[in-house]
Amino acid sequence: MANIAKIFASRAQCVLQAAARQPQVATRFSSSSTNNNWEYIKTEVAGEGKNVGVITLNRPKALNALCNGLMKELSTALQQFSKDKTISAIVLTGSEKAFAAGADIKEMVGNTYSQCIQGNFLNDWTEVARTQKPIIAAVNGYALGGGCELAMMCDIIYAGDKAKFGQPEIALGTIPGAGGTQRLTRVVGKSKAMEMCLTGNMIGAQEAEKLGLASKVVPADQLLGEAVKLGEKIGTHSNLIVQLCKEAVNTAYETTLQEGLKFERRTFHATFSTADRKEGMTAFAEKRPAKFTNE
Ligand SMILES: CCC/C=C/C(=O)SCCNC(=O)CCNC(=O)[C@H](O)C(C)(C)COP(=O)([O-])OP(=O)([O-])OC[C@H]1O[C@@H](n2cnc3c(N)ncnc32)[C@H](O)[C@@H]1OP(=O)([O-])[O-]
Repeated sequence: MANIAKIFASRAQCVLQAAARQPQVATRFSSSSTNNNWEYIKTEVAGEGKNVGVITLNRPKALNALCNGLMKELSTALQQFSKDKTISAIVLTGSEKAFAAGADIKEMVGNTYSQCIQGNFLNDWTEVARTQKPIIAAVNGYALGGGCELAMMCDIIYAGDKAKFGQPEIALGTIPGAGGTQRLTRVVGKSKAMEMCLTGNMIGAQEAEKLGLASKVVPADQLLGEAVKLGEKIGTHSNLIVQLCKEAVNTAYETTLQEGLKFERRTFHATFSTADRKEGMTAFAEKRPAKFTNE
């Protein structure tokens, strides 16, 4: 017993030493402009290593309502950051008043059933969930309807302390159409999801954190900085392995436990074919920071 306790104690010490050797994560938010020819969004690169892409929804007059033009620009920006090898993680944010107040009600008021089917309405909404790099939603203010669904398509949600999440489509005579009845239910459970979707009632940031919808609540004015810091921390690791890890966690939502465990085990095995796995473990043994090459 004493030996086992010793082994665990020494292992824990090694893990702590490894954590101490991790490169320090910058706390300062710094950004420089990238493409500014957007109508509905802004894009920047942020962080000391300029390795975090920031996309800001920028349609203040309509509380960032997600019109077709905005969703097209968002898809394009995501594809650009995805292709950019210098970017390790992406932060998606809005304004202090609204992350996004939903799909654009005025734009879709005249839609008919046949137009929705034949025009494949919402097809432009899938890019966020398809992006291979980690996406952090930094949510201040309203995240309603499609806005809440957009946040849930991201991998991690950080919430400002005044954030409000809700699925109010029911009050408009429709239902969530971009994951509100599915992703929300998987995250918060049937009873709470049912309550939110059937009443349209909003929940605040603290409750969202308690339910596991948001992983952290921070003062509104610190939200973007905290989200960028998180992106930078993720960026200290191998982008290649981060991508595999993201796929493995997402698989938990999409399959049975047995299938998920099998996928995880094989993906874990696959990391042994990478240079970064070798480097990570070698660096640990040699008591030095790892230099990942994403190979
Ligand atoms: C995608 C899958 C399915 C998803 C469906 C949905 O998301 S359905 C949607 C689910 N979401 C909802 O049902 C929420 C709808 N929004 C609200 O209930 C309120 O705006 C509020 C409570 C968020 C803020 O109240 P507040 O008194 O602080 O602000 P305010 O009300 O004065 O708004 C300022 C301006 O923004 C405008 N605008 C806002 N949202 C939208 C929108 N979605 N659309 C278009 N426009 C929108 C608003 O018209 C106004 O413009 P105006 O008239 O001055 O030219």
